[in-house]
Amino acid sequence: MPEDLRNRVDRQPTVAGLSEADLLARIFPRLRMEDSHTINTVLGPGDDAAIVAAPDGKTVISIDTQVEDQDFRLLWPNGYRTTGFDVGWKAAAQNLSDINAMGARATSMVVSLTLPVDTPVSWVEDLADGLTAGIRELGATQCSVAGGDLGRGREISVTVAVLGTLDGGRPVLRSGAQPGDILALAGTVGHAAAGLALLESDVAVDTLAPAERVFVDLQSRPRPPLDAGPAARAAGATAMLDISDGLLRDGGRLAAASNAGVALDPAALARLAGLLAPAAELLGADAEAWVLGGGEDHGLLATFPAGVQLPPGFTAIGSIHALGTDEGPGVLTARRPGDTGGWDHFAH
Ligand SMILES: Nc1ncnc2c1ncn2[C@@H]1O[C@H](COP(=O)(O)OP(=O)(O)O)[C@@H](O)[C@H]1O
Ligand SMILES: Cc1ncc(C[n+]2csc(CCOP(=O)(O)OP(=O)(O)O)c2C)c(N)n1
Ligand SMILES: [Mg+2]
Repeated sequence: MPEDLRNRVDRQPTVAGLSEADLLARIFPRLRMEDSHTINTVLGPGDDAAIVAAPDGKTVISIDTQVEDQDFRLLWPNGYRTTGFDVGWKAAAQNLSDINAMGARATSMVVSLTLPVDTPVSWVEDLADGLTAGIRELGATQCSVAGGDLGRGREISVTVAVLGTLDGGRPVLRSGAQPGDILALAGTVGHAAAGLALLESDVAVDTLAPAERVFVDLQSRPRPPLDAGPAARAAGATAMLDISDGLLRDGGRLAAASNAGVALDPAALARLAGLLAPAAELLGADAEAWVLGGGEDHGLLATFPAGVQLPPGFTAIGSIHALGTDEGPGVLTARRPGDTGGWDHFAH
């Protein structure tokens, strides 16, 4: 990575030469949250380890990493520069989403940063701001950053681990879908993929209309529906997962875990694709391929017994059926373009 890309404003102070303690002193104040957020944090950042309450004696735990040029680019082909705030927000969002997808709510996070020496200090401060803003604005009202780690490397890498609680309830697994269940979606799908396509295009970001720009913003700062996971659990959801790798791929995971068939409603797909029209028209792209193959919105895919009133935020997009004699678990769609397999880190 050329130096001027990371250190984008001339001669900005970089992390080079700062001691770990100096850098932590710049980060810690930005991780502070209101008391309601730290209610589960018995001991926060500053010691060898943090201590976090497990209100019902069980801890839900997940981890996710973003790596420069794999999960974001500092400078995209369309001219957009990914801010530290974006990366911090996305780290919060994708981790909170995994807790949401269990029907749980987050209690705390730890964050590990690997930074090249030419990273501006302000970029790192911005990342801490994005992380806390994401937690706050997405509504993780009892979650705060309890600690982390700092290290040096060739490219930026941000790993967040998140802890959560089910408040004594049962988790909603991928494996519980039953024939006859309704398949429902909360949040968006395909919007982050539209944003990725815009970022990777040569249509300058400054020329985008607001209706197009929203997709770039959603790719940069996803908005998982955090109330929807616990609400789905309370409503009796039989299976659930978050869509990070695409509706077909993640729907296929739900089908495989439940040993059932998932059928997507063509009218629902057309409606979801219609929401992407501004970006699809601009790029001459296939909106339905984004709906079927796009990850990173972190919407929830859940199944509910027929007759259950769907909780707020969910809409029906299909159904679950028993497997036919020659049918393997998978997702049926009326139309299945070849390039909608979804995201796979190693196959790409
Ligand atoms: N390196 C690893 N070691 C152990 N388990 C892993 C590893 N990577 C992924 N997993 C587990 O495999 C499952 C699928 O991972 P992943 O695709 O990252 O899930 P998600 O899309 O929900 O984040 C998860 O249960 C995760 O904990
Ligand atoms: C530079 C760049 N290339 C490609 C992508 C698209 N992309 C990266 S990871 C990913 C899938 C989701 O990430 P992952 O870490 O697999 O999340 P998880 O499934 O573990 O929740 C997608 C669609 C991107 N965001 N940035
Ligand atoms: Mg993962």
